[in-house]
Amino acid sequence: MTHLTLDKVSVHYDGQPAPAVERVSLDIGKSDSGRGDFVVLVGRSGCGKTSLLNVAAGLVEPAGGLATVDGRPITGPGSDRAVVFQNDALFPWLTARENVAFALRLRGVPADKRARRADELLSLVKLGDAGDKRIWELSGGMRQRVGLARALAAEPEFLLLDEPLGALDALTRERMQTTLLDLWAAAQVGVLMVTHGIEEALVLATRIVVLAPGPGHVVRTFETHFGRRYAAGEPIRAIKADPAFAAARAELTDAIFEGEAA
Ligand SMILES: Nc1ncnc2c1ncn2[C@@H]1O[C@H](COP(=O)(O)OP(=O)(O)OP(=O)(O)O)[C@@H](O)[C@H]1O
Repeated sequence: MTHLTLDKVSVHYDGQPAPAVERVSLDIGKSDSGRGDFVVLVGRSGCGKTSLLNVAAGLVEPAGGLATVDGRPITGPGSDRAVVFQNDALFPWLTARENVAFALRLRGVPADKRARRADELLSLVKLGDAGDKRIWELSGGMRQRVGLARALAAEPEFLLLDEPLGALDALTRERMQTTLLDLWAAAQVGVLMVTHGIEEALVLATRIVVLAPGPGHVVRTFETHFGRRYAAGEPIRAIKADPAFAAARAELTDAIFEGEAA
C-alpha cells in the first residue's frame, strides 16, 4: 500500500493576514492489488480545497505540517502524482492519440510503442475510436477524457483532480462520473478530487472530507460506499434512487452548510 498523506498541513499565502488552511490531515491509500481510496474534498467556496490539492501536487508549499508520499516529503510535482484541472490545456492542432503520445514521449516511452499505448489509454477512457480526431473536433466531455488519458500516461500512483467535470453540462457530467469510476478501478490509482457537486461526491468517493472556511479546516469525514456498489455492478441510476442515497445527500448538505450565517 502506498500512501499520500497530509499531516496537519497549513497553507498561508504571502501577503495574506490569515492562513487559508489550518492543520488539515488527509490520507489517500493506493493498493497495488485492488482499488485505492477515492477521497473527495467538498466545502463552501474559499475553504481551501484547491490549496490542499495543490499541496498534494507539490505546487504549493505548506506553511506548517508535512505532505508526504510513503513518508517522503513532497517537494514539488512528481511523476507519482498526475494533476487534472478543470480546463486542462491540450494541444488543439494534434489528434487525441498524439496528445497522449506526447505525454508518453516525456516519460521516455520509445516512439514505436507510443501509438499503441496511447490507444490503450484512450480505450480506458472510452475514446478508443477517437484517436485520429483533432482536439478541436471533440466535445468538452471527450476533451476531458483525453486529459485523463494523458494524465494516466505517466502511470501515476495518484490522480489529483480539481473540478475535472466542472465545465461540462449535466448529462455529460453524469456520464463522466461513471467513466471516472471505471478508470479508478482499472488504473488502480488513489484519487484526490475537488468538487462542488454534492451528488458527484457521493457517487464517486470512498471517503468525503468536508471542509469549512475561516481558515480552512475539516468539519466532517464520511466513509461512503456508493461508488463501490457501482464497481460491483449495480446501475448508477438505481444507486441514486436508493433512499439511502437521498439520506446521505441530506446529511452531507447539512455538514457543508453547518455554521454558515443564514
Ligand atoms: N495564490 C493565492 N494567493 C493568495 N490567496 C489565495 C491564493 N489561492 C487561494 N487563496 C485564498 O485562499 C483561500 C482558499 O482558497 P482555495 O482556492 O484553496 O479554496 P477553494 O475551497 O478551492 O475555493 P473554491 O471552491 O471557490 O474554488 C481563499 O480565501 C482564497 O482567496
